[in-house]
Amino acid sequence: MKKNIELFPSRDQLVERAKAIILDKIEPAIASRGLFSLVLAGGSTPKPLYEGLAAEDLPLDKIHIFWGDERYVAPDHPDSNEGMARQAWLERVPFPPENIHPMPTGGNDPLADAGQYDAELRRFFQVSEGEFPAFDVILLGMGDDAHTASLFPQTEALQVRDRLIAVGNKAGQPRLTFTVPLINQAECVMFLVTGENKQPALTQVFAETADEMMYPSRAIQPQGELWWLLDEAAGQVLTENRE
Ligand SMILES: O=C(O)[C@H](O)[C@@H](O)[C@H](O)[C@H](O)COP(=O)(O)O
Repeated sequence: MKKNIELFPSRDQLVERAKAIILDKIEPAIASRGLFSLVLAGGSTPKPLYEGLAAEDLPLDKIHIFWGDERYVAPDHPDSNEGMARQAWLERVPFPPENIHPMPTGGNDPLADAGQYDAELRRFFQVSEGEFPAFDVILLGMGDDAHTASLFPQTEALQVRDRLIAVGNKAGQPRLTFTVPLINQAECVMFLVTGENKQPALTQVFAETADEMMYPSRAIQPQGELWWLLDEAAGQVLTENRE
């Protein structure tokens, strides 16, 4: 794993950097694998990134979009991660519809829908049971409780190691989420973290020892690159600790 931590004075600069890293990876991925697979996150931080990507001239027919987690609501619900990304990016440019791979949330059965997305990913990447596909880039946010994707502290989903997709749980509400081993198989995982309220969680995530079940983002240790892009409000706590 190659780990990079970068701090930015503003969210806009953080977003520019994230965009530049993604843009750099598109052509090489297409040249070696024929496509670029990008996993989107929810939350407020990635939205301007999606708006920025909407303004770029990209080889859309070779880019495939997935989601790392989803609230169990319809895409037109204000809480939908899919809905947010569609409005900010995907509806603004002529993506081939078959390149967009939202998590299914319409079945009234989160476990069955998790299994369906698991199967869709296995089909898409042609991996069999027991294997994990390697996405080119997975974007992640982090909550102030150190959760990432829908891997919340002290939940079962955080312990799943034998599936690609699990049913997460936020205060009793089901979510669909990538599992730890699926995230960790990626070529590149990029955390986008902003806001002062993230400082206590970041301190624990970067501490030498702390409980992974309490601070789920600690479990993210991909085989490829790991980027932590932080604004100063969130990240200053790390520089203070180093001094
Ligand atoms: O689903 C949720 O509970 C949240 O949306 C969450 O997963 C989000 O990604 C992080 O809390 C970071 O959010 P911000 O980017 O808005 O800080």
